[in-house]
Amino acid sequence: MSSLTYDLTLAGLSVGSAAALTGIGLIVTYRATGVLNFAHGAIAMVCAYVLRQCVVEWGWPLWAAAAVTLLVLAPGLGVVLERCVFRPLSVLGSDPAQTLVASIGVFVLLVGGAALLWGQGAREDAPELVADEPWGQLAVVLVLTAGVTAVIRWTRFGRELRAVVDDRELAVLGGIDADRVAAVGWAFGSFTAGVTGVLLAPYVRLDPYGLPLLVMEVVAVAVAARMRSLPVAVGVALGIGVAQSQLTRLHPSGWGEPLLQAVGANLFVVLLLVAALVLPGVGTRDALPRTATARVPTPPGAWIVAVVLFLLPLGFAGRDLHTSVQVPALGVILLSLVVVTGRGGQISLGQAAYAGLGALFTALLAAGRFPGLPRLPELAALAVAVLLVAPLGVLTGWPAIGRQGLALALATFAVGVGVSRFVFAQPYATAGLSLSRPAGFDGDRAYYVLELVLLACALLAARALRRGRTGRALAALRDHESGASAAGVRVPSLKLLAFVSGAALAALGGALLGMGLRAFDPGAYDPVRGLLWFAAVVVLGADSTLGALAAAALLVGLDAGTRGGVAAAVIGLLAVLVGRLPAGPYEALRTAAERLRPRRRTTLTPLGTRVRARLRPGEREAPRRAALTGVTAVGVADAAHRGGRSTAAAGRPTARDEGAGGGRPPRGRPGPGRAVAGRTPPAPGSGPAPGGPPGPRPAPALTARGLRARYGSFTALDGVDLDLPPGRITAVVGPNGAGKSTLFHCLAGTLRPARGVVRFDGRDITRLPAHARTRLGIARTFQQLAVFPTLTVADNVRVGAEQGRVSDPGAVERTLRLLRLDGPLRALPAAGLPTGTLRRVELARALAGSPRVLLLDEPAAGLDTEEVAALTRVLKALAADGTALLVVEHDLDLVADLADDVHVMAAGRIVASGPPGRVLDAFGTAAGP
Ligand SMILES: Nc1ncnc2c1ncn2[C@@H]1O[C@H](COP(=O)(O)OP(=O)(O)OP(=O)(O)O)[C@@H](O)[C@H]1O
Repeated sequence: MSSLTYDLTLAGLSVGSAAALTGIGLIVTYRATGVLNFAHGAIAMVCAYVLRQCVVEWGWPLWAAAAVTLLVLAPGLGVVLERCVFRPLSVLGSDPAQTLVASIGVFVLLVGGAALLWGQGAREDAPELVADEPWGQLAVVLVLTAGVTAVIRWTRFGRELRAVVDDRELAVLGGIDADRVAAVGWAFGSFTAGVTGVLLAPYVRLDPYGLPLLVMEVVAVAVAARMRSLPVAVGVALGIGVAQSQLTRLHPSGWGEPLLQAVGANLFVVLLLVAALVLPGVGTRDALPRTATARVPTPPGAWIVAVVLFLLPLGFAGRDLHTSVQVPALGVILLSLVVVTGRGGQISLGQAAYAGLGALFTALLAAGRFPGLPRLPELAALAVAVLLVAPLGVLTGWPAIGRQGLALALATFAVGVGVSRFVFAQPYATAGLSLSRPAGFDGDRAYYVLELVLLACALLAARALRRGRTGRALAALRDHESGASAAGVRVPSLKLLAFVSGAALAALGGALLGMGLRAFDPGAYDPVRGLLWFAAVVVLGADSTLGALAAAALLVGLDAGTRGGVAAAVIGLLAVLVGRLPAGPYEALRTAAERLRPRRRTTLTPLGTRVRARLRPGEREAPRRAALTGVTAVGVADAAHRGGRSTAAAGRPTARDEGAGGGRPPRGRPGPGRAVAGRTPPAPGSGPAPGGPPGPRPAPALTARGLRARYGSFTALDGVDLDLPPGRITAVVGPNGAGKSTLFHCLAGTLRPARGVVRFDGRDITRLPAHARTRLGIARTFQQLAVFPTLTVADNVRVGAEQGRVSDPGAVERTLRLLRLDGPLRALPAAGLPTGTLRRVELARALAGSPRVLLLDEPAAGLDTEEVAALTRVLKALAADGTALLVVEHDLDLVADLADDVHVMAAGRIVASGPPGRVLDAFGTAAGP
């Protein structure tokens, strides 16, 4: 090996060792606590500062300072964070998105605190703990990897750790002290952060912003190892370190030279982009916590106060006015987060990139340096820059389509870091750039007026996005993504819209910020700013435009009057505390959701074992009769709903009731007369229910043929056929794990079967997503609560009416009346309403889109007897009106009372089909009393 290659390899191993240490620390903390510690880099920076303080400022011996820093401070910091920040969160319900916000808060707090204590400038005199050769560092990394792997695999603590990671509640029930496990995880993670910071500080800039970011860039190695495998993380880190080092020898020529060099020098960032954007997302799919995105009610008169406060700087002069110029610009940037995060519920840590691109493009356009475009006056340049940056919103909008929570946080953070490193930090893009203010607005006062005008425009744009149909759809997306999709909201396009609008607003604000400073300063759009802005908007009421303006004033004001870092420290502190604030109505909603976990009143045990059949024909008649009597009233309301079509239907129940077996005659359009088919065809004579008139059945609205679905290698559904004819209620019953929900998901579009076909009116819809099926006329409800808690009851229903098969505003009132949700109830937020009411809200939302097929997953879960009776009446009335209904249900009394056809599932197959009396009684006979 040539000496240059050897030297570069050694240098690469050194960098790779530091990255490997970070990867080990992040993975161990994540595995012990489920938290991706965004504050890891900030802890590294604080430890490096403390070591320097002890050695350089106080003259301590290096070994003593290192021992105190690495063995006391670093683990102590981890334990304090676990004890004071993350443990209370996990006790409160362990919402992973909440812990993500908290860890960003800790990052911002430590960065702000360090800037306050040690100033914002870089220090060049960090003490060198290990000589500038890689062997020592490499040895540390390898010993740590082997040690931690051995502990996790072969010790009791390792088993406890794995148990806590798998299921914390279960582990605690099994006698494991989960808090101790988490505390050890945090202590170890912080220790590795400390070692990383101390090792890196002498060779990179030690400053409050640069070092944490540098450390966080290498989060990529942990993500590439899927937050699991330490050897993979170490291998990737060393490999990338060496490759990055070797690439410095490349000196390509031509137009791509600077870009290639940038890639070579930032290989960890390339890995971060690939790991966060291309590889499947890591972590949970949880959205932002509702407490973090909830709309904070605006106090009366607050807007008047805000207007007066924003006009005040017009009376300022000199430095005060010059500083104030930053506030409206930052306000516009933060408004972009209100749209994306506050209203749309999407984590976006990369808004600083769009703000910076807005400023950069404006400067390039105004200077005539933008490729292919002529030189433009500043205001025109600003407008064109906003238009150019807006479509770049897909950089974060596209990953948001398939990612949520931690995975989305990482993806947007990666985009922020990528743009910063590959665009803002490159001299070819930014050298010699200046950014002037528009002609006529050069003075601070005139420019401030211009900013206020543009801020007002931005506020109107944000208001337009947060109101009406789009605003409701965004709120629905934020509150419950699957529920929104089931209501017909085009979730992917809506996410793109949110991110594109957010990018445009951020670009406008960023350009205004740059013009205010009369320069393009890459540091003003650093990814650390992205984290700070995100935290500021979240803590001051993410879905509040006024909150964004207050945050802008706070961030500028706090840093202007005192030492830099105060704003970050204050925002960080608030972000750390945000998850511990009372959750108000959302807590009530969570309680309601808990209550909604299905209470199994009657459960079929696996076939071949004892089955409790609780059905006696005589017993079935009483509730049936009562329910059918009630149908008349509902049918009248339904008739109004359907424009009188069901007048005849309203009378039918009485006729049905006279039938000896309580069976229902076929309703809806006459069809070719194929029997409702399960895997086992109905036995002769099982066609029309006893007592019902014989004759052809209507053509099924929804059919499934040969459905097979898998979870990994496990086949959950195998060759299932099902027909849902109009005007009939079809029930699917079976023991737990039989595959009922999987079948339901295949029909609703939330799971794509591996084989088989789903048809709606003969059209193949197997590949259609859930929202597209809703728009065709297939509505669904959920086994667990899927309402939009921040919207009122009426708005919940309105989302269904606006996004469903037929956009019919009149459907809202009719459906509210039908389900007795009119009156004062309609104006109440869904959060905190009782379970039975929420079930009706969800059903009303599904009905408001005028569906032709209604899929109900355990509709009676969590309801009391009266509520079940009322639900039964409504469902029968709907069927009488021609809707095809599928009910997946454990309550056999309800199934017997409600269904026309019953299919029994076991082990992923339909094993029996027919009318409820015959099928369910047959089980009773087979199983004995
Ligand atoms: N996401 C998943 N990943 C892996 N296996 C799954 C998943 N969802 C369901 N399964 C498995 O598939 C089988 C069928 O599950 P499914 O939820 O469809 O049954 P079910 O009849 O609806 O049960 P339950 O009445 O308890 O809801 C079960 O063995 C279940 O453990």
